[in-house]
Amino acid sequence: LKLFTNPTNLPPGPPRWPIVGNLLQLTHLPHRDMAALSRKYGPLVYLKLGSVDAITTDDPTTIREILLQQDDVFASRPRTLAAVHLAYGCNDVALAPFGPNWKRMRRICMEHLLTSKRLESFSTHRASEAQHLVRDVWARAQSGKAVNLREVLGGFSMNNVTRMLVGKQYFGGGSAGPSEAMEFIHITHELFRLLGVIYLGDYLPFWRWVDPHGCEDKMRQVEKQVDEFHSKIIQEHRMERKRKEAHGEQDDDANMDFVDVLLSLPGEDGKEHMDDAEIKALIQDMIAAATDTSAVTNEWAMAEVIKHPRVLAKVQEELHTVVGPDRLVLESDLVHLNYLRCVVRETFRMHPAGPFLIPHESLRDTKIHGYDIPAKTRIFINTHGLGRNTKIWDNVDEFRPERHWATDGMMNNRVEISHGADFKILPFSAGKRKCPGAPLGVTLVLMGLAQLFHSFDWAPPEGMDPRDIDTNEVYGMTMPKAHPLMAIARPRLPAPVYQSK
Ligand code: HEM
Repeated sequence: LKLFTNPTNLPPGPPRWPIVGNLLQLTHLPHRDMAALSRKYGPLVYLKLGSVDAITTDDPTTIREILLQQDDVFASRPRTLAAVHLAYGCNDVALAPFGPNWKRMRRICMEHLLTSKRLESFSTHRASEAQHLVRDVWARAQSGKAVNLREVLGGFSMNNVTRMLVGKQYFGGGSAGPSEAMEFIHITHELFRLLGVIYLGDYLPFWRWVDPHGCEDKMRQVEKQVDEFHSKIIQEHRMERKRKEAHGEQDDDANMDFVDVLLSLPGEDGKEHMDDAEIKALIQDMIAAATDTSAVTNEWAMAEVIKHPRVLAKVQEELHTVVGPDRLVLESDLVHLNYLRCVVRETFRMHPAGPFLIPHESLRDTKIHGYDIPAKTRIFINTHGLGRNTKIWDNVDEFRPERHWATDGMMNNRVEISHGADFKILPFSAGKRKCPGAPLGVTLVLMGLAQLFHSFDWAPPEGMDPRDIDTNEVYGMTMPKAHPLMAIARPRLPAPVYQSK
């Protein structure tokens, strides 16, 4: 439905140049640039990015309008070049435009992969990864040198996710081996880097012809590597299924990883199996969506807590009461750790996993607050800006978990880690495109943190004041700390607890 061919009442925004529009006003931290524009022009800002219409907001009411009231208008995604090359031609879930393909893939996720029953079936794996995490840090702590927490937390997330997806562990004892792990890490990092780039070819058609940095070539190269990696995994799973069939072994539902599950499902239009490309797109999405988000969040939370010894002491006091010194943390403890849950909410406020939601795109012309929003407008929901919006938060640069204690996030005596009714934080988004992996994401984050704060005391590297831990970020699809977090760990539980089975 086309209401306006020539919208006259666009939302306010900064003056723009011919051809490039507002592109040159964005720096290497576009979420901060856009937040500054929101402060200047109000809750809804219009930008022209090359040939693309865009809006940005950091305001709860406007966000609710976009994600809930007008969910059916704004539930699509732009077809960026990175999405085309790195998400199997946008035939995945996360980067797919709104339509029957996205609906089908999302349904497969919800009904077969991310169900509570399926997640429950991996709880033993998660417990063993949690134990592996503690032992890993314990071993590293023996030297008294600072531990690289980015490495440790990255391994924890990656192992949890790949065990569930492809049945393998990539780091530690019985892992798949260093060369396969390195290959996997390398392509995942490269993929993330490319997905995060604001690629000018998406905004200026002529740029694609020139491509001075060879960005599209690089995307094609990574696309090929990713595809080969997934082909190998699917091939291994098929061979294992054949072997089982030959021996008359049944598929045991409780032991199936995600690739097994997808190989067992029928395809579209009565086909016996899903296409390989569909399976690869889904697996790739899960790896990308699950690994970095939880690892980045854990690193930020550790950085803020170690920076604030007062908070660390309170977290440990709670762990002492709920868990006690004689055992490691169990998943069943996590609902009782309300102060730690506040720490995670506060981490999401200050350092959301991604500085923006994945860009949404409008399907047709519409209006917000009386302003014209043309079809195919790209929506930048500024979650980083939302958490630091001075109209809704006091002392925005202060890390203070207590501010979440009595919020509307409190339900059944449990601090909820989600947006709540007031939309003042938005860790997992809302509406049709909200994160389908939120329960798993929350578990991975809480488990990693609870385990590390319970088992160890933490301090910055020798000679550094906690207050000097830096909290600069870099922009990307996710928003990691600029420098890996290094900290000294001192075991605080009786020695046998670290060795117990
Ligand atoms: C702390 C961990 C996580 C955080 C903070 C997080 C956050 C998000 C956010 C903000 C979005 C974008 C929503 C939008 O554009 O409106 C998203 C999408 C998505 N997430 Fe997560 N996520 C996490 C973990 C996971 C996990 C563990 C999985 C699956 C195993 C997952 C699967 C997805 C998928 C498939 C989408 C795309 C949904 C769609 O476009 O329909 N996420 N997530």
